[in-house]
Amino acid sequence: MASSSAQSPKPHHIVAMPFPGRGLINPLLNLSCHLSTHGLLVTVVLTEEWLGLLSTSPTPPHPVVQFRSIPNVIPSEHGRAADYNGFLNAVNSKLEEPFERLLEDLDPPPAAILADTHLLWMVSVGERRRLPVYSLWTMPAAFFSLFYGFEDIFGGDCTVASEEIDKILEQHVKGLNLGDVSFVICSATIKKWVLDTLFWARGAKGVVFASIYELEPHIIDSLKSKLSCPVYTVGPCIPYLTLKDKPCNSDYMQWLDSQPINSVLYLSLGSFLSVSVAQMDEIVTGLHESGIRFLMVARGDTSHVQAKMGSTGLVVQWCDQLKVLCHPSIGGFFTHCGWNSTLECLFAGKPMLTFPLFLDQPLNCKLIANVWKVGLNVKEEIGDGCLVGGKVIAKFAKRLMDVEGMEGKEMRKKAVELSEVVHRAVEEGGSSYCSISAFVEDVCSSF
Ligand SMILES: O=c1ccn([C@@H]2O[C@H](COP(=O)(O)OP(=O)(O)O[C@H]3O[C@H](CO)[C@@H](O)[C@H](O)[C@H]3O)[C@@H](O)[C@H]2O)c(=O)[nH]1
Repeated sequence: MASSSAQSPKPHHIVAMPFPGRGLINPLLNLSCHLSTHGLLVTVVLTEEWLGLLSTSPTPPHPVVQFRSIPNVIPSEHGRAADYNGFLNAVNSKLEEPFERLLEDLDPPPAAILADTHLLWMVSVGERRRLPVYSLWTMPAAFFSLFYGFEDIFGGDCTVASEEIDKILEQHVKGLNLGDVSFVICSATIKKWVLDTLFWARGAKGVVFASIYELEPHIIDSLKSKLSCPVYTVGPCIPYLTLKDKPCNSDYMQWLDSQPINSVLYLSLGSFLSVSVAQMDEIVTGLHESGIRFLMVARGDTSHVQAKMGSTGLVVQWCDQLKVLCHPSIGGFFTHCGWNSTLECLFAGKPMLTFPLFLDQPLNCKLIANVWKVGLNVKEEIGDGCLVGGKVIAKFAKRLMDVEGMEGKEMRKKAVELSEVVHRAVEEGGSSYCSISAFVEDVCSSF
């Protein structure tokens, strides 16, 4: 008798590769899980270092996807921020060859590639291997759109007058100004990287946004008319599929269980860059002064932070962030506005205190505070690049966590409404659900 595996047809296979950084790997992994549940076989390719980091992580990826690794041909994750330009150069020049070699070994052979938009060389690999390449953008569509229209907004070499630019930026995202994008346009390397990225995205079979149509409808409609390929909005690419399966027995979850509802401010400033020691001191002093309970993620030696904040706060090196944000004791999120953190908080329906650091984060902050109105911008009065003092931090923390005040109530109401929008998008028939189905259909039709 033939075995059941011999009878069943081989599943459609897609090979996926993220940009090597936590905030870009997580969404690709989460999307891969969704693609698997929609019937695709997904192989995720990582460097050996990242495969090791994920398998020993407190929140390892869901086992529905399969992994393959390539050698550690790029600088280590530990310390990549110290020479970011060198890191980008290595990603651009060293990963292509081992990835292409690995493609030859995959069985069944893949019918398509899903790659982070920042892997500039992937479209050439696709052309050589006659494989369609789908480009995954893990930041908001508004950031893509801003730099996709770079020439229109900034002129060829940033010659447009700054007041003119501010006007155009304001139309793009309410309150966005030149200062919010200066990190990109003032660094020749970063600017080139972003523009090259979007240039290569033009060669993709489709662009997949880790966003939700309802969050950025005008931007996405406009991109659909500008891009000559299909556009998919599949977000939030966060681990909501496994949210209920995970155990809650960690110390911080037990600590949260013992706190009153809506009383704890959760603080995390992302997985990559962080603030200076002086700024972290001001944040801890401010939170301590505010008297608000808080749970803080801080890397490295945290003993001085723990000592300074007394008994109102708890410091952890890492936590299951989505689970934490969904805990009823959490009343707000002090965030650097990474796109994953932003979407996780919207999913959880909590308001945010925004403290953007670089790249898309200032734009995300404007979406949170000005467009969706589910947060307060801590840097609103001080501006970027300056030390934000403890008193300012304390004032904002109290405003955000004041659940009885008009402002706090209004933000909470909006946050709950947006959370419903996000939940609806991923339900059967919702915008992201349908977009994932359309993407899978498109991939299957390439066979
Ligand atoms: O204790 C922690 C801290 C973080 N996370 C997770 O780490 C990820 C962090 O991602 P994100 O919030 O997007 O921050 P970054 O790691 O800084 O993300 C980079 O990538 C994002 C997506 O491209 C960009 O929006 C950011 O600007 C860029 O810094 C999220 O999934 C979090 O859930 C945890 O699970 N536990």
